[in-house]
Amino acid sequence: MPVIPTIELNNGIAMPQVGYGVFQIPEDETAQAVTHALEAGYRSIDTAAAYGNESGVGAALKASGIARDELFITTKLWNSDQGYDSTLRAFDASLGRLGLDHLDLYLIHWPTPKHGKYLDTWRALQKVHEEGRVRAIGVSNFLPSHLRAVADLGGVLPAVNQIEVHPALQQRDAQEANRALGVVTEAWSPLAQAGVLDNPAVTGIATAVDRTPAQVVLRWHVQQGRVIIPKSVTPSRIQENLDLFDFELSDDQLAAIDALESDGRTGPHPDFFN
Ligand SMILES: NC(=O)C1=CN([C@@H]2O[C@H](COP(=O)(O)OP(=O)(O)OC[C@H]3O[C@@H](n4cnc5c(N)ncnc54)[C@H](OP(=O)(O)O)[C@@H]3O)[C@@H](O)[C@H]2O)C=CC1
Ligand SMILES: O=C(O)C(=O)[C@@H](O)[C@H](O)C(=O)CO
Repeated sequence: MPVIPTIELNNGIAMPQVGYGVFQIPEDETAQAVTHALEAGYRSIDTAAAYGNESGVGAALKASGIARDELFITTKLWNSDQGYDSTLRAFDASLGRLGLDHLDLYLIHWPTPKHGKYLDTWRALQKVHEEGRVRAIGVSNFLPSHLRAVADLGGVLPAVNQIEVHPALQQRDAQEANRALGVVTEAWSPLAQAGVLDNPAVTGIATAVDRTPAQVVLRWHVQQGRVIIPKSVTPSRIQENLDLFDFELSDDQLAAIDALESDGRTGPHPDFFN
């Protein structure tokens, strides 16, 4: 089984650098998909209340018999639950669906700045963290301005900002803002939902290093220090996406992938998504 490196968060907690994402996996297929991932060696799972499949994740965790302290479980607070009291209720509901007594990471899914609730929401995350019910708290889709507003509140800083990053959308300013505040960048849709895998620059490097295009893109993330959470329901790909630690890309190969930046956002823009 591959040994997955960890990244140290700003509170000293170790987070696996590669996790398994479950967006768009139907609830009744999630337990089986997560079971495949756990058998392949993944120990970090990324879900969200909005994905509607936390119960499936919980069922797979329970059936696996893997010790709780070997797992790293992330879920996210959905936009309509933002606000102090509603966040506390949503946190309890997610824990219940997952069948866990604590989380490893809890994220605010989107800033939804138009609603003006993300600072109150962050205070609620600080409370559940203080209570020891979650080992680390963070945000997702926060632009530098949102992140700085949270930092200005004082108290515990976000440990992670989970944002869209792949070769076609690298968000270098957001990554730099994260770095400046000691916040780890976690890349969502790290494969651009498979949209960059037939790019000739990627396929050319894949041929040169005798790996698949997906492995090349995931290795580019890993060498640049990001946490990644690729999703697949295909057992061979689930395995392939973890086999990233016995080869290396050269500086020129990394630069060739950097050059694919094309403002190619696949998801909503954080300033406008509510
Ligand atoms: N915080 C946020 O707002 C967001 C968070 N996320 C998180 O990020 C995770 C990953 O992002 P996601 O949008 O799912 O996209 P990914 O970039 O992980 O791509 C998933 C797609 O790529 C295909 N794929 C996976 N591995 C391979 C491979 N080795 N070769 C060829 N094709 C492959 C999958 O197909 P198949 O499954 O058929 O094998 C699927 O169609 C999500 O599951 C979720 O946890 C995602 C979006 C937003
Ligand atoms: O997958 C997620 O985590 C998301 O937040 C997005 O998929 C988001 O809900 C979206 O793309 C809505 O169109």
